[in-house]
Amino acid sequence: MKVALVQLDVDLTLPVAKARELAVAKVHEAAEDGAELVVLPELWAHGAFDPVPWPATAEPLHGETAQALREAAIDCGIVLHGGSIVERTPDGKLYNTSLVFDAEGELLAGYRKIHTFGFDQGEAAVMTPGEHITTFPLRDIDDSVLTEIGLATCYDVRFPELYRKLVDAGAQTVVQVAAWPTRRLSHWLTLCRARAIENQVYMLACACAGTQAGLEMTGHSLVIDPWGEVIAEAGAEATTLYAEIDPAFVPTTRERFPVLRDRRL
Ligand SMILES: NC(=O)CCC(=O)C(=O)O
Repeated sequence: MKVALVQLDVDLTLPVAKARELAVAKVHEAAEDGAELVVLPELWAHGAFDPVPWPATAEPLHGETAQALREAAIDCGIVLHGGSIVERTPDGKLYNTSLVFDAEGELLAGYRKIHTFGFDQGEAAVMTPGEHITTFPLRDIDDSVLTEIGLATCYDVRFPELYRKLVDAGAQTVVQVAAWPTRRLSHWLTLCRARAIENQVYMLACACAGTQAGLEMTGHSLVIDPWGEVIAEAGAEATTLYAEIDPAFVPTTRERFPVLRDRRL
């Protein structure tokens, strides 16, 4: 299965509508290049790492960004993980919410980031934490399940118990979206790899590029296999990272090296 991680350059000076247009064009490009699953990064339409524009650019769950993503998934005939949006609920709460659409435009999954970032950028002060883990089956055209996907967002990667819960719920692949600063690049690379190794999952980790509120975003989107091998890695610049993944490699790895079976706790 060919996957594409669209490492967007998140530009805070762009109006949301323009950012949407650019992101959708990149999704079309990835689909034309044969990707069946396309992933965008965290909060790409909302200034990514900078909380200042979030309240003003927040959207309802079925707002314009969600609609544009849905149409892109239909037009391209792909499964689209649209990265995350700032979701405003009817009672005024803000969530960092990921949306996944299938090729018919159905909402396959939604995930509200559970671990909002408490360190000095203020996400935790603005966003309400999600409360539910999310997994969903990614199906082939004959309706058979290709892989069970679990969702996670950025700071979540520091909390291994979330990934174990995803695995207990059946996840074989984790799609991780992020806006991660360059100054903690080594953490990003190490944590993504650790989550893949300890859970024997594919990690599809799509991060932002560019500079946000004076902070350089690290890029370095990653595709890591269930043995922990990095099979594709982007640099710091905006790009689309492609990789072929083999969903059958997850059960094979788990059978040959049965770490999950050997758990005691
Ligand atoms: N957007 C985020 O959650 C940033 C997380 C981060 O920079 C870190 O964990 O370090």
